[in-house]
Amino acid sequence: MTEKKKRIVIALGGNALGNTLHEQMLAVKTTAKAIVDLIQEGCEVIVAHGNGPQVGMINHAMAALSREDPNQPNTPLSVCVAMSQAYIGYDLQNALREEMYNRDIFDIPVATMVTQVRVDPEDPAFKNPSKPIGHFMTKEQAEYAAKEYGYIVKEDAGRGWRRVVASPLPQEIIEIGAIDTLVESGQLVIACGGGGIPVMRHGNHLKGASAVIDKDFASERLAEDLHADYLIILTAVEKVAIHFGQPDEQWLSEMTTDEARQYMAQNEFAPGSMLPKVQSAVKFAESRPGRTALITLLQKAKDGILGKTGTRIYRA
Ligand SMILES: Nc1ncnc2c1ncn2[C@@H]1O[C@H](COP(=O)(O)OP(=O)(O)O)[C@@H](O)[C@H]1O
Ligand SMILES: NC(=O)OP(=O)(O)O
Repeated sequence: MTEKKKRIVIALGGNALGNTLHEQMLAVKTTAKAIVDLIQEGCEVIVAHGNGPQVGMINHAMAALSREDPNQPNTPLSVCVAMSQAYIGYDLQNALREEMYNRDIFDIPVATMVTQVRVDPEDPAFKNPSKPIGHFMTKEQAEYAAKEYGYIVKEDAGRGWRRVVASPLPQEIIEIGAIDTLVESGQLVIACGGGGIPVMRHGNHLKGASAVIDKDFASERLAEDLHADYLIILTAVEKVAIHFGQPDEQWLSEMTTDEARQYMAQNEFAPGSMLPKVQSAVKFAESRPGRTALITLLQKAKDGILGKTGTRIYRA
């Protein structure tokens, strides 16, 4: 009897995609290698990804267009998320296809699903923009952007200034049925890009929301809905640390969900960066017995799934 494949939802972070068109084209090649490694390990993979730099860039470019042309109304953020899904999906699906062909894997089609995710119009996040998008700025550049474009700007975890937008929690993946059908038929699916296009339900109509959903939370929702065994969050650090950046920094190979909750209560994880990853990992690990989440470095995905590195989050 053949062993059932492990189903894995991967959440790709910023370093998997880069910050510019050129960086993205190069970064997706490394990203594709890490993903195809997992496929060769016998895993069934579904890919979700972020879009912070890209959606900021697209929205800013569209705003410049509408300033130049009075007939061109400003492009809603939801439409910019849709554009970012197509742009990133295009690069990622080509890189994945090419990497599989290079390894003589010809029987796994790749598909990018334009994915909408329902949010709650009453979500308090709409009143408290917190999701960093676009490029990093100096304080002076941020002040200029706030004055000139009306952007809300914030300092991002000691790394510089960024524009922030509302980031409501994902309530429902609208295209989950279509994604499930593609996955069940053996396709490699890219879905929930940029956290999904945020929409609000008005009867049968789905209305775009001015927001960017956190891809870690959307990936968790996707992993639960697809009955995945693993949620793997690939980012720029090999492990999660406590006392991060302090002299007594301690890298963790594993955490029970209870330990993770305790660390969260002690503010060990920065909001907007590591905190949503740990929150998503805990939610997934507690959603059904036997489910495990892993947070690790993109290039270490294979070692992570083999239990050699990363931070494993599980329910004791
Ligand atoms: N406790 C922590 N342990 C490890 N990394 C942390 C911690 N707190 C904050 N970080 C930072 O969070 C970053 C990952 O968040 P972020 O850059 O937003 O991820 P991504 O863009 O990959 O989704 C790490 O590269 C690290 O700089
Ligand atoms: N949508 C989102 O979470 O993007 P980043 O991962 O780039 O922040």
